[in-house]
Amino acid sequence: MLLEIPEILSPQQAADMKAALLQAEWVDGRVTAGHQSAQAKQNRQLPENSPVARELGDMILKALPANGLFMSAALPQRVFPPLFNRYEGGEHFNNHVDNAIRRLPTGGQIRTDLSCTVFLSEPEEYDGGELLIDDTYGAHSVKLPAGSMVLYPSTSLHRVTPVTRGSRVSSFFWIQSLVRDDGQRTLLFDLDMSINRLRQEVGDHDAIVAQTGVYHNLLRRWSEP
Ligand SMILES: O=C(O)CCC(=O)C(=O)O
Ligand SMILES: [Fe+2]
Repeated sequence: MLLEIPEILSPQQAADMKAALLQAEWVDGRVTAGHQSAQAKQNRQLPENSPVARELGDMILKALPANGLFMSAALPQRVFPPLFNRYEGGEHFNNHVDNAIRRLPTGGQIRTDLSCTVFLSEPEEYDGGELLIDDTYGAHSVKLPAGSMVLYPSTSLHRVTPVTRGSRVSSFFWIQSLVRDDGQRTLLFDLDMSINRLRQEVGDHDAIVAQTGVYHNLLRRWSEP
């Protein structure tokens, strides 16, 4: 499932982050790329351990659990400390699939079930820079307002088209979900959204209690420790 989540950061938070990032020291984006994606990647990145990356990354990590849509869709188990990238002057990222396993800077590792981009530049500030994500129905073009994020299965082939005017700054990272399978996770999300709507429209009802039970029993069955 590909999901756009509006305002994971407030417009002010996103603008402050972008301003701080534009002052920071950037390095060649290939520092975190695997062998194939190093050939596809032409952009810049903040070093993983840069103090600015860690400070802004922590702000994003704090915003995620406060967003019900994100929590329901991602069912996060572990979140990679957010990284930051920047594309200008024709920089781009050709077709690739993200590495399945990534080493955490703090030790240990994470299986990448979901990939995400938090947009920090407003769409009208740059030309190009669309994130194109393939699924079985074709390619989806994503270019969101600053502060909004897209969540998509890490199994997807994706690319970022050349930025031909202005600057595209964003945060990107990966999530290991409690539910590894995208199909199962999508069913849980759909069920959760539908239960929430019913609860709002109908209020208390035995059938809603029963459906909530089904949700939790499916989650119990499908989640991994
Ligand atoms: O810049 C983006 O939106 C995506 C970056 C990306 O695909 C990656 O770093 O693997
Ligand atoms: Fe990627």
